[in-house]
Parts: sequence; C-alpha cells; structure tokens
Amino acid sequence: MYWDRRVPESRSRRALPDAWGTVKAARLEIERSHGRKELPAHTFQSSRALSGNIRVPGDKSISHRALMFSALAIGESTVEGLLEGEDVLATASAMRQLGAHIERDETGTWHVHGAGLGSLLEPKQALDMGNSGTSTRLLLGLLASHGLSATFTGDASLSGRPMNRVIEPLSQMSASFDASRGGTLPLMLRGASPAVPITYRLPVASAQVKSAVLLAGLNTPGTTSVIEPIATRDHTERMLTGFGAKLEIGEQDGERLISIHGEAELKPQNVVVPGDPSSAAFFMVAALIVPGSDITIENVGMNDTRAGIVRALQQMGGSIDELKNREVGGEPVADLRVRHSALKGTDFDPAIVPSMVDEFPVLFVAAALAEGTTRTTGLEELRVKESDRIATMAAALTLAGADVEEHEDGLTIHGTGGEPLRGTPTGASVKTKLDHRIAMSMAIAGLVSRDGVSVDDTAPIATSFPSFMDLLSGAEAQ
Ligand SMILES: O=C(O)C1=C[C@@H](OP(=O)(O)O)[C@@H](O)[C@H](O)C1
Ligand SMILES: C=C(OP(=O)(O)O)C(=O)O
Repeated sequence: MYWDRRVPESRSRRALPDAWGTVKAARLEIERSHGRKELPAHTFQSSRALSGNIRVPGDKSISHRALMFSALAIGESTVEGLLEGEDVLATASAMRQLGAHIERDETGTWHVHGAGLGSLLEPKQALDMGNSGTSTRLLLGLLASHGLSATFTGDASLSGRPMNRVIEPLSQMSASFDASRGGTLPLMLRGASPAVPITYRLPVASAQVKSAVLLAGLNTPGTTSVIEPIATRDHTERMLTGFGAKLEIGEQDGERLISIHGEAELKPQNVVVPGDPSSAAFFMVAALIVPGSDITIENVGMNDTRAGIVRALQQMGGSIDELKNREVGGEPVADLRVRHSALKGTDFDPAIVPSMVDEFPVLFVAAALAEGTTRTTGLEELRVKESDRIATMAAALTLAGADVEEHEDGLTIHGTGGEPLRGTPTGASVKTKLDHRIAMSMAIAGLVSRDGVSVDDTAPIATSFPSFMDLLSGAEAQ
C-alpha cells in the first residue's frame, strides 16, 4: 500500500486512529471487489419498435446538491423527484453522518432537517462514497472549510479516480489531505477553520472541481472565486442562489467568473428535481435506432449546460421535438418526442463536450448505427470517469461487431447505415468495469443487433438509473 504523505503519517494516525483502521479495511474490500465472482450478466436482444410516454428518474447532479444544500440550511427542506440511485443514496448517508436528519415519506418526498453551515458534525466512521465522483469531490469541498476530519472511501472504480484536481485548490484554502498514492481514495481530509479564500482558475472543464471550490467558499470568510474558461453545468450556482447564498456571476477576459461571499446563512427550500437528461439520453438513442419507434420522454431537464446530447443527435439527423417547454425547480424542462430516424455520421466540435460529457458512450452507439463516419475529439476527460470510457466503449463496440478506431482523445466510428450490429460472439460479453453508463449504452446497442449483446455486469446501472430495465421492457411491450 502506498500513500502520498501530504500530511505527516504520524499526525494523521494520531488524529484518526479509528478512521485509519477503516481505511485499511476499505482497501481490502476494494481488492476483493476487483475479483467479484457472480455478476448479474444480461443479454440484450433485438427489439421491436419502442412506443409510449415514459418518465426517467430525477437528475443526479441536482439530487446530490439538493441533499447537500438542504443539510446546510437551518430548518426543514423538502425534495420532490429525488433520484433514488446508489450515488445519491451515498450522499444522503454521508449527510446523515454529518448531522442532518433525512427521511423519505410514503409519497416519495424527502425531508431534510439541516444541521446548518459551520455546524456539521465530525463523522464517526469513514464516509463511503460508493461509485460516486460527484459525492466525493463536492463533499471534500464542503468539509474543507469545516474544522473537522473525515475519511473518504469508495469502490474499486472510484478508488482509481483522480482527486488531486480538488486536493490542489482546497489545500490552497488551507485544508490538508492524506491520500493514497497518485491522489486517490481512500483519503483523509482535515478541514481548515477558518479557511482562506482564493481565486482559482479551473485547469480542467469540471463542474465537480468548480463546485468543490465554491462549496469550500461557502463557509470561508471573504470572497472565493472560480474562473471557468469553458462553461460547465451550472446547477451549483443556480441552486446555491436559490438557497440564499450570495453569488456573483460575471465575465473576465471572456471567461466566466463566479464569486461566492462566505459565511452565508442558507434558507430551507422546497426543491423539485427535473428528469435527468443523462438518463433520457439512453431512450433518445434507443428510439432513434430501433425502426418504427416513436416515444415521448416527459419532464427532461434542458439546461443549456447539460442538453448537448439533444443538439448532437439532431445534428446527426435525429427527429427530436421539444414539446411544452417550461420551468421546473428553476431549471428549463421539456417533453421530448423522439422518432426512429436515418442517422448520419457527423464530425463533432469539441466545444460541445462539457454540455454532454456523460452522454458520449451512448452517442457512440448512435454513431455505430449511423450512415458514414462519426469523429469525436476533445474527450480526454472520459478517460477518468467510472471507467476509461474511450477504451471501454471502443472494446465493447468492437466486440459487438462495430467498426471503431480509438484515439487519445476520442473515437472514430464507421457506422452500419442502420443495419443491425452482429452482436457479441457466443460465450463473450462486454466488460462494463463498474461503469453504469457503459452497461446501459451497450444494452441499447443490443436492441439493434443480430445475436444480442451480452453485458457482463448490470448491477452498476443502479448507481444512476435503478428503473432502467423496467422502463426499457415497458417501452418495448407497448
Ligand atoms: O457536477 C456534477 O454533478 C457532475 C459533473 C461531471 O463531472 P466532471 O466535473 O468531473 O466533469 C459529470 O461527469 C458527473 O456525472 C456529474
Ligand atoms: C461521471 C459520472 O458520475 P460521477 O463523476 O459522479 O461518478 C456519471 O454519472 O457518468
């Protein structure tokens, strides 16, 4: 076991003897989970036309933030439409450990009694972040300006993901860290009280890093600023403003400048979470590629910083109509009518990447069935998601019979022009590598395949979309 000793080891162990034991236990658990024996494999077969109206679960990004911000407000907040996926449940459980009271009533509304900004409790046990990068990076930010220590653990996938991108700015704000070698989980954080405000220019286009710094700024005296050269999803800014924090959003030399005034008092809110465009994307692509399909996906979040996939699929010739544009919980929302279409291979401008960063795996499936060649570039960030999504999708689509070339920063895919993919060979299955988006993307590929697509492990789907299999069979049956 190797540790990057940013905080002298003796200091961390003295401060957190129990947590250190938990870290070691978590490490063993991670090693065991690499060798899990029985995985819920599934073969997805060619489908008849999809039809009917469906609703996908609540937005994952907004759900995490709704729980976190409610936990910082004094009094009761409610959250309707919360995504009850494993990632969000990891956030709920962490916020409970930090002192919030969180419960779900029989109608499905969540009630959060906040502990208050600056009044979070030191967690007695390690915070288990499961598979969730968002929970981890946002909570590291939040706790960085609270005078407490906490240990963060996660599954094998999360334990391979880079945390230095938040450790660096949060260390500048005076928090200290003891992370595994290379800046990964398990790690220990010691928050600073008071923390020091900074102005931080994002070296990567990441809403998680932006949010980590802004959340640290929330309990820091003075003004903390983030400069964002490339705009990323803005749910943190919108929602913190809604909860009563003081934010200013402007421009500096053509870049976005977001400033937060610290030591604010957050007021409880009633949050309504719109449907997740990232989950809707699987059904958009399914309806576009399965002949005869015509579905309406209701209540889909259409925030410009998130809805790149709709524009990308329309650019490929996909028939997607936005109906009943409206606002839900301060976010633009629409119903999307999606009909089977002859898709065309397209060269995508890398500028679209931040607005659909999680949707590329399923876009690759659309490209594999399109007429002609699709080229994507600027996707380096996909290599540090739940899996290396460039390599994992290249291997998965190739196994299913698609014609794919892998590059450092993207894929070039020569489509079949609507002809079904061959499917996975007998006895072989796609490796999903604990990545929900790979499992669901390849499930959709199976719907237009001759021999079906076998996926080695469907369990990760529950991290973001627990009702995926039921909704898919429902849409096939209508
Ligand atoms: O802020 C968020 O809620 C998220 C930001 C994105 O991550 P990065 O900030 O690492 O790009 C995205 O991939 C993730 O699913 C959710
Ligand atoms: C990258 C994702 O999530 P996270 O970073 O929260 O694990 C995702 O949901 O595709």
